[in-house]
Amino acid sequence: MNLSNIKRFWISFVLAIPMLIQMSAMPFHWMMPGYNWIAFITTTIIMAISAAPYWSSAWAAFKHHNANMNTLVAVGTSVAYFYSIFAMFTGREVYFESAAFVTVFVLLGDAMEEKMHNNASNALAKLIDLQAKDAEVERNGKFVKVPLEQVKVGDIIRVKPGEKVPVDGVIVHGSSTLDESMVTGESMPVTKKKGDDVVGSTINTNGTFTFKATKVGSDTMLSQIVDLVKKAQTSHAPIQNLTDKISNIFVPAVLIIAIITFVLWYVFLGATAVNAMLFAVSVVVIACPCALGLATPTALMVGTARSAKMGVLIKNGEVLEEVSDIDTVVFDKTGTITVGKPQVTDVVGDQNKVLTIAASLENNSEHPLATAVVKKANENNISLANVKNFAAIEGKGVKANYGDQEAFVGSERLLEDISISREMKDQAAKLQKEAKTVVYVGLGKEIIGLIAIQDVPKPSSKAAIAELKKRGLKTVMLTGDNENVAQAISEEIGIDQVIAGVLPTEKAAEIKKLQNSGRTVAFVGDGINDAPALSTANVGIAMGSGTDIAIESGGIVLVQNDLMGVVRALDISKKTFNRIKLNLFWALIYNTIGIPIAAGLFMGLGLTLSPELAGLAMAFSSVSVVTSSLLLNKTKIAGTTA
Ligand SMILES: Nc1ncnc2c1ncn2[C@@H]1O[C@H](COP(=O)(O)OP(=O)(O)OP(=O)(O)O)[C@@H](O)[C@H]1O
Ligand SMILES: [Cu+]
Repeated sequence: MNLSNIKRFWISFVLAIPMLIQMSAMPFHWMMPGYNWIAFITTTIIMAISAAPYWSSAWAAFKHHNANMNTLVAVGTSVAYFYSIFAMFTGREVYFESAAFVTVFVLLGDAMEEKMHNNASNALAKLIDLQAKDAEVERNGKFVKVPLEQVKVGDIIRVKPGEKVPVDGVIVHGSSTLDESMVTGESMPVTKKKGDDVVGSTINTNGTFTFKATKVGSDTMLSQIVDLVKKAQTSHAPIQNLTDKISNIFVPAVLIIAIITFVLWYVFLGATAVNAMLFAVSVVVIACPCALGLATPTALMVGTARSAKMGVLIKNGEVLEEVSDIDTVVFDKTGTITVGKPQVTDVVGDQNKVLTIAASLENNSEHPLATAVVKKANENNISLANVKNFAAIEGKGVKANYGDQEAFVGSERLLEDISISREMKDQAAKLQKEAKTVVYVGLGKEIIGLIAIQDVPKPSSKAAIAELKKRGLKTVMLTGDNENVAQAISEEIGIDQVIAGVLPTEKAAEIKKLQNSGRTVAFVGDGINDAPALSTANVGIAMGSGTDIAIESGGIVLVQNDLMGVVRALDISKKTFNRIKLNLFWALIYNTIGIPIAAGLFMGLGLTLSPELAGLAMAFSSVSVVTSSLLLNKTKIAGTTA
């Protein structure tokens, strides 16, 4: 029968009510007329509707010479049920309620998990509901309202105050303040102007602007977030293997203990066969480790959803475990610690000549430093020349033929056989100590000048580093830039160690070195050219840039381009993992304490467990596990208000 666990639970619960009444009336020596028949019929229906799935799962496992937790449910309920039928027709006392209540209680745990699952999916569905239903799109020079599905990439869309941004895009006209909290978790509204990214489903507060759609449908950031969370929630955490292992040993062990219990009581301790059987059934029921199966998935479900709300996307359960062992956090410099929008601050030498040559070359490069140089030249109204044979030397600089001479712009490492004057060197060092990146500009065999370029740290970088250090983590900056500059920036924000002058291709190797020296490393990068380092690190944390969060490498993706996200990511991951461990404790503690009691070991003290009480205790362990997972929503996480 294809009923949900929740329905099964309610049906069984209602059917079990007469037995509940009879049990409560026991002390008053009242007997419900026709009780045996009522109990027989209701329990039979409960067995057919609710216990049968456990029986068939146990049978399937048995055929493969396996035993799972359903084996325990099946053995416990079927023994009580079939014995009661035999007892009924031979005029003995029946124990239908044991079979019925154990089933109801096992189902309670399963129904709770199902409910939680539904809530989690509903929460995700609600996220999608946040989307606007239509958009004001420019068609033939006029703005017209069209349904969301008809919006295409490249459309120009107008957004008025109070409206939702329909899809992802870039502002082409106007500016406004947007509430992005639903996507990034950031409660402060953000001001956006021409050229800035806007995210679908965020709310425009005051201004009117038009933007060009860059992502629609399932490509939008929101859709990607929902996808990632869905995947994470159903992912496997390695700690689950432990759960499976425990079940594999536990179940057969329990069955053996149950048999020993029966034999001891019946043969050696003089109990009646019925009482010995009830002890054995209680053992089987209390030992049922169904809460164990709930420990990991429920915590994962709550933890990943909660973190998504704070703009931290955890890709799978595996990451959570790795995070707990992290002792070192390595950061990329440009765009991660710094804003990533460098500005030219000083030009040494003949300003016009230096900028003309440098910008003419850099005009062919995509490097952030190149962008800064070209921008400066444009501001100074310098016209650029065409260059020939342009070549970018990764991590070093650029070269090209300028007129009939070879020209270059780049770091000291690019210069090779060209000597730098003492004066030039001193000037470069002085600028570098001011946290400015210095590039040399050369023509032929001569260096004609220097350009100093500054990229300032993000406002939150310093505070984030302090938070990480407070957690006992070592912080490291990894950069292709010069040692002096790297030192200056790291001092400014309090980073412990600097690894400078590293070529882009060597970054992963540097991570490996740290790991070989015994460190467990998280690497934080922008996810675009840091892929090898992200995947080499024990935990890769990729910073989302703009609306792109579909970053393959890296177990964690931060929606916001802000280092505080790293602190949040580490905190929520650790809390979720610790919750899983706590859950495992809750799941096992009842069984462990309960087995000897159920076996009648404390009979002398008047402490025994009937099968239905054993069922209740077992259900309680499921309930505490689910509750404990739900409480993850309430724990405090640094840097969040929730
Ligand atoms: N297009 C370029 N123009 C001028 N200099 C360049 C260029 N590309 C690289 N360089 C020089 O090579 C150095 C290393 O560049 P790389 O791209 O590896 O790192 P970065 O951008 O400085 O910093 P990070 O490693 O933190 O991202 C730069 O600091 C610069 O001196
Ligand atoms: Cu159970």
